[in-house]
Amino acid sequence: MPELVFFSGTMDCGKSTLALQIEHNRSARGLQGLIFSRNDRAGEGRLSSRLGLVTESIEAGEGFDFYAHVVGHLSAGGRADYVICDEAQFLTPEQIDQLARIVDDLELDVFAFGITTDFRTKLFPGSQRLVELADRVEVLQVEALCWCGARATHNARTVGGRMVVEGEQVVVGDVNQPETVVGYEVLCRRHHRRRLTSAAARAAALSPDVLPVDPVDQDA
Ligand SMILES: Nc1ncnc2c1ncn2[C@@H]1O[C@H](COP(=O)(O)OP(=O)(O)O)[C@@H](O)[C@H]1O
Ligand SMILES: Cc1cn([C@H]2C[C@H](O)[C@@H](COP(=O)(O)O)O2)c(=O)[nH]c1=O
Repeated sequence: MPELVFFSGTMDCGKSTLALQIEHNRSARGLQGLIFSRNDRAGEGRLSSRLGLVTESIEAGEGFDFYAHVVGHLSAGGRADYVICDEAQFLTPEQIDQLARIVDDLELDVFAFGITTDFRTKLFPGSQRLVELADRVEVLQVEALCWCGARATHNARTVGGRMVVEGEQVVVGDVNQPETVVGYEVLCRRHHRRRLTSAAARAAALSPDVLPVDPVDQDA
């Protein structure tokens, strides 16, 4: 049975790498996929991984109709055995419905990749719809880690090096950026709640106020 699978995780956990591996393994066996992405950091019409791999993709902008595109492709004599869609968090709920229809009516596997929540820990509308509709939600096995060593489950946005919790939902960007640009850092929930990024934790560790001497302990 064809499936709609949502591969989900934080930023920088290997989603695009997995998308490229699925594409590689299937095309190596003679299958042909349609590859879509939206707002990839490498630019329009690209699906890129931090490991340096990149492939061409069809840019799925806001008004793009996935179902109509695939039907048009097949009607024109094109072949499609499966569909890959990266940065699926940026898609509209209607576009996710179109992906589900590709699975049900055209009987193609659809593999969607994306982060679930934004920098405020709120669901992206596209990811919400994927959680609602997907046959399977797969959390990636290679865990991204918070600076404390715990599993990273949340995405933080930094502006001028400081974590922010207000702003536009969509700002294309990357982890490990200089303080001068908007950046992202993956954190465990505990440190996301406390707004404690690695830089803030380093600063706190250097501050004399961090470990106040407890007078009770001193007397003990
Ligand atoms: N220099 C490196 N050596 C080994 N692995 C790396 C290196 N740089 C990045 N990675 C791996 O690539 C992952 C990011 O992959 P990517 O597909 O770009 O993530 P995502 O699409 O989830 O944001 C990192 O979590 C890490 O496992
Ligand atoms: C948390 C968060 C992220 N984004 C953007 C930043 C990146 O361009 C992508 C995620 O890409 P990745 O391949 O998973 O690293 O999403 C955003 O626009 N808003 C956010 O809140």
